Amino acid sequence: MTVPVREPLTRAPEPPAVTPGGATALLDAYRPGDRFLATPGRTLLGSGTAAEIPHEPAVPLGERVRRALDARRTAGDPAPVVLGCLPFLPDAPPALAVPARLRRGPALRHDPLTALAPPAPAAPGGWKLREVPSADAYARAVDAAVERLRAGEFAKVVLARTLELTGRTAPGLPLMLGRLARRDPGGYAFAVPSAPGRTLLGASPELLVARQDGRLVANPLAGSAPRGTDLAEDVRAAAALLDSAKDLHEHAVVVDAVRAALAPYCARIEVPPRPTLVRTATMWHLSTTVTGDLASPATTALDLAQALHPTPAVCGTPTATARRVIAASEPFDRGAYTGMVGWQDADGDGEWVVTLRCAEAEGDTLRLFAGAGVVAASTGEAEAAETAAKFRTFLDAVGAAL
Ligand SMILES: C=C(O[C@@H]1C=C(C(=O)O)C=C[C@H]1O)C(=O)O
Repeated sequence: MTVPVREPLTRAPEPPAVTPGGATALLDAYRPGDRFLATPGRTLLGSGTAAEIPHEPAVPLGERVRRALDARRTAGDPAPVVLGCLPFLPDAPPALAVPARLRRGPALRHDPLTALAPPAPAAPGGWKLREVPSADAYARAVDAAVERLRAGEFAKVVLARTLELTGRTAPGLPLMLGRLARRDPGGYAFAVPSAPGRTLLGASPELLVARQDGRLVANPLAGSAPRGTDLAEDVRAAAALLDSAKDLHEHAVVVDAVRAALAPYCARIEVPPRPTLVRTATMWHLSTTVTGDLASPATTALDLAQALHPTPAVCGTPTATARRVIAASEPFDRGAYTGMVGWQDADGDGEWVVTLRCAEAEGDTLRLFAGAGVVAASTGEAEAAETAAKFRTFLDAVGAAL
């Protein structure tokens, strides 16, 4: 078995910088209200708002983004970039803007300072935890979905739950972001305003799609196992995941949908026959890296992201049925969770990341989200355990535990 360390999915045009602080300076400069995104290829920090993408459902989103970028270019910005997040539900308002000031840095994983010990938890202890729904109620919802899956009503649905953390003091967003980003520097860390008074922050392992110079990369993940607590157990967990018929099926459903969504835009598309593994600090995931050459230079990163969203990694198959099951089973609004967070420039290049391992911060409350793919071979108990393990990404960043 080979266990690859994550390789860069997209590269910044400049060679990897080794300047200590090249990326961590941007991470450390983040302040609430800013827009921060670190990917395996670059680090972006936007402050202020030059233009917001309006909520105007009658005009396609891609067109609204193009207009905003063109207007900024005409106003004298030589390389405007739109940065922010889009919600799970397609008709909910976008939270995208062209920042007034954009600082660009190399990838966090190339910055020698990233490896330094992460700062202490933002507010150790003192959190009140409330599960919505409870782990038991979630497991029952999963078991109910499994019965319908076994009856052949649909093939897959992703069901999520939330964990509300209330602190005695307002959460320190910069400290939380610093911990999230330093813990998984090969992934995608973000902190962006998601709605008035709300900040979305997290560390996702999953690239929805990136486009650069006519090439695209997508990295669907599906099929997961918690990391082991010692090396032997960790290796066993990884090997079992690569060999699990249930997880391989769950993964194949997603890869087939990604291929079908991207193929019409591609002159060439390459999908490896078998998944490999990606690891975060808390989870193992089955992973497939899909690459392609665009058939038309007019296709933007956002066009591709919208064609893909929502993949069965976050929604299900068929999509319309899965959406209905989610709406009927989940007693909360997903908001930005399982939407996308990313950037795009005026050439249509960009990176869009699946919004996972995240929380929305509002006042003194953090709402954490985690979900798991449910197929006919799933059990409520196992998916409740998987979502508990996924919560750990964020809980570790704030010094709390379930
Ligand atoms: C829905 C989540 O994760 C998604 C579901 C996965 C799975 O079911 O194995 C794996 C990665 C993500 O595509 C989440 O982290 O909340």
